[in-house]
Amino acid sequence: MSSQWIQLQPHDEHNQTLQANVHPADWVNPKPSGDYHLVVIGAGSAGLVTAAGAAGLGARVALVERELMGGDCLNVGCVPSKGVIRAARVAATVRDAERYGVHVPDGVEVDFAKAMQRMRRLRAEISPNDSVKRFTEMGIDVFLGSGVFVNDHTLNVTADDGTISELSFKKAVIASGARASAPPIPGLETVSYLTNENLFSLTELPKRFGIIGSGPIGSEMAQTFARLGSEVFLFERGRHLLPREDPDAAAVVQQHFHQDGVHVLLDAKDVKVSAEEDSSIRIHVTQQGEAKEVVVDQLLVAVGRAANTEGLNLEAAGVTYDDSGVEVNDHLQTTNPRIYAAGDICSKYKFTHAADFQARIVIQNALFAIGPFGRKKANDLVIPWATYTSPEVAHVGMYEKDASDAGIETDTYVQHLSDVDRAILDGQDDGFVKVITKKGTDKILGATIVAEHAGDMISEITLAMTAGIGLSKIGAAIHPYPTQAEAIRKLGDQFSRTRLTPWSQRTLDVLRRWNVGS
Ligand SMILES: Cc1cc2nc3c(=O)[nH]c(=O)nc-3n(C[C@H](O)[C@H](O)[C@H](O)COP(=O)(O)OP(=O)(O)OC[C@H]3O[C@@H](n4cnc5c(N)ncnc54)[C@H](O)[C@@H]3O)c2cc1C
Ligand SMILES: NC(=O)c1ccc[n+]([C@@H]2O[C@H](COP(=O)([O-])OP(=O)(O)OC[C@H]3O[C@@H](n4cnc5c(N)ncnc54)[C@H](O)[C@@H]3O)[C@@H](O)[C@H]2O)c1
Repeated sequence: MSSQWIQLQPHDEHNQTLQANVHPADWVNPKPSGDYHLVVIGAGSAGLVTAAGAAGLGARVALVERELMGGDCLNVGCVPSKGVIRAARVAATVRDAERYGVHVPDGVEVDFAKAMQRMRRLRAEISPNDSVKRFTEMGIDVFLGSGVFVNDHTLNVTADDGTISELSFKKAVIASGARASAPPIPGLETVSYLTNENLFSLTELPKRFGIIGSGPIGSEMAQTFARLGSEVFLFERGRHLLPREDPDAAAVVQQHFHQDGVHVLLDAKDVKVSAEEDSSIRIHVTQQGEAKEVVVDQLLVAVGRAANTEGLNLEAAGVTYDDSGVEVNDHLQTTNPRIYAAGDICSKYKFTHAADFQARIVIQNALFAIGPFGRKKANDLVIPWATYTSPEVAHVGMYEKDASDAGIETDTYVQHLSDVDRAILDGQDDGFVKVITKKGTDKILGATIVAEHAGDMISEITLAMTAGIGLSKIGAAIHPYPTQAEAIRKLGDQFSRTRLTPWSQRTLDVLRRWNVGS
């Protein structure tokens, strides 16, 4: 049986395995064992890391999950999306094979149902990591049910069968995450639409697929479904795709979307939807004053996230929150100093790895800091991210605009992949690496990479920023030839060339003449 919220469909062997790992139907909650050192609400990325880390360091921990252990990332987020993206990349490679001199016979087809089945199989294979069994074996008391604060030291958990467990705690962590926001799009309530919660249950490829929102979810899925064979219409109210990203990066991705056949409708205002008689969906928009209509078979709404604050009775615990989530200070403490928060519930960085590292801060601050000693700060984290379109767009640190808003003067170094041998040989030379530094120095403030594997490449720059390594040292590190990551090393060379002043040039001339004459 599926949980009350996310419905895992279809009910095949893979989803049964997943269900048995992350929300076993026959699970009986344990008897609460006295006062917990830490009660963790939510078993997504943030809650799992908090619970495992705290228990591993000797704390008595209860972990509460109302839906599926693993949260969004495992069940309806990172894992299934990247599984399907892989299938779409294979489809695009076969489609483009002719360019590389590889003849593919006519009649090649994508078997969407099989691609989705592969994703479900892999998701189920990964799921033991986040399972009730594994966390129980770590010595954690796992409670499946909805957590509700009764007061500032008690949380009640109501299990699927209505049984209530009363958990008293010394400290608690709210890691209840976020879900697709239900935007005020007129007519949305009249149609049956998809969000990330049911998208990965599809077994049939939509012939015409509408997507509202071109953030990471909308963009990744638009290209994926187009490559798998849907006719995709992507509606974005902003002026470019991925509106939070560097516009130059978005322009490269948009060019690729065009090649993949995605119909991108930017500056799409006043989106409305209505149901057609045959259960298809009509989307109405205004684009630069002109009314447009498109009819689609399925519609994905990906217009942002809403924090899971409802039903927690945060008032009883003295925890302040608003529409964007739970309020925390830099130590990830809520307005009740004994209650912390981590992950999507409190962070503008809604990524699994951000949730993971915030959880580590919470473990330290809640269990091991004494007063101000040993406390860690969330603002010290250097958080990269990547959007897994083709090419990928990865970013870390400041954008040029952030720096200019903060009054920081910068230098910008750009290395286009069209001058990087491996990217040329791979036929993937459309992207670039852009690094911004503090003016006149090699101190890296931020970087954007657009490349087929930008998500992997960004880690070199994240490491440099975390360790205080400047662009000149990156230039001095030997990178194997030919690799796309050489683009990053070349920026080090660019920086070094700026150091070549008339005085240093004259000195070099003197030294050369002394060694080999004029
Ligand atoms: C389609 C999609 C693709 C994504 N791809 C990526 C990616 O490639 N890389 C990346 O880094 N990030 C990605 N993300 C974002 C990533 O999934 C989230 O940032 C991450 O899951 C946040 O973890 P969390 O623990 O804060 O919250 P969640 O994963 O949302 O977990 C919170 C858990 O709390 C539970 N809960 C809520 N309220 C209660 C309650 N009252 N009682 C008990 N339990 C409760 C929920 O059921 C949920 O399981 C993606 C997201 C989506 C939607
Ligand atoms: N690769 C990754 O790491 C990854 C992948 C997917 C999701 N995520 C996480 O999940 C979060 C949520 O993603 P998301 O894409 O839903 O949200 P988002 O907030 O990043 O993007 C939503 C987009 O919808 C547009 N929009 C909003 N209302 C609209 C309307 N009425 N008409 C047209 N366009 C409209 C916005 O301008 C914006 O571009 C991301 O911010 C990210 O943190 C990460």
